[in-house]
Amino acid sequence: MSQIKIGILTISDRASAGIYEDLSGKAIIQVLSEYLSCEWERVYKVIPDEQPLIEAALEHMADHDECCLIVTTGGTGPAIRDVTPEATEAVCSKMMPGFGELMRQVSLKYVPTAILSRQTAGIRGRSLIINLPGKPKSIRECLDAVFPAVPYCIDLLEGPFLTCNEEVIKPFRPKS
Ligand SMILES: Nc1ncnc2c1ncn2[C@@H]1O[C@H](COP(=O)(O)OP(=O)(O)OP(=O)(O)O)[C@@H](O)[C@H]1O
Ligand SMILES: Nc1nc2c(c(=O)[nH]1)N[C@H]1C(S)=C(S)[C@@H](COP(=O)(O)O)O[C@H]1N2
Repeated sequence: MSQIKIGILTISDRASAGIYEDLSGKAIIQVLSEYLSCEWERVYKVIPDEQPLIEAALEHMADHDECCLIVTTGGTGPAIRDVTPEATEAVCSKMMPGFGELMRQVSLKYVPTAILSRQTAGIRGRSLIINLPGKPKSIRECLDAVFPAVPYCIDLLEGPFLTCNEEVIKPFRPKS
């Protein structure tokens, strides 16, 4: 059986410069470890908010590492250097706007500034790429909302069969 690989890409000028610890990337790893009951391998990278670097990292995780899922954090807002959604769109063949719509809607329960995130999702080859905001606390808030649809999305991409700890998160796979 092939290895299940998941990419975790932190996009932050200050975390990549070592000014602060990357708590958001660590939160993604923690939350996914709680959700998934199958063995998986992480491919983890921290880079600054530079569109060519983000595109190259996403391409490498999708095409070379063959990650079935890539979760990014940071760079989704309106600030001049926030370009994660642009980089995501540039490397994807299909966009999955429902992910961003749902995450923004759910995030409004926590912060009125949820509407400032342009977070999106898309497909590159057999990889699903999902953007999360930069704040460490936003990671679980967003993943709890969209993750139930992720295993079936990966099934549709003919990727590995993800199994979950159902007392933590319940994946939904419509019956054929
Ligand atoms: N990877 C991270 N680890 C820890 N804290 C983070 C991380 N990313 C963001 N934060 C925190 O969330 C706040 C808002 O995040 P935002 O992505 O807007 O940062 P930013 O102002 O673009 O700066 P940077 O790109 O240097 O992280 C930051 O000021 C920081 O306190
Ligand atoms: N769930 C959740 N969504 C959130 C937030 C949050 O704290 N929790 N912060 C918001 C804020 S303040 C901003 S500016 C945008 C963009 O954040 P980013 O540039 O770090 O990606 O995400 C928004 N979405």
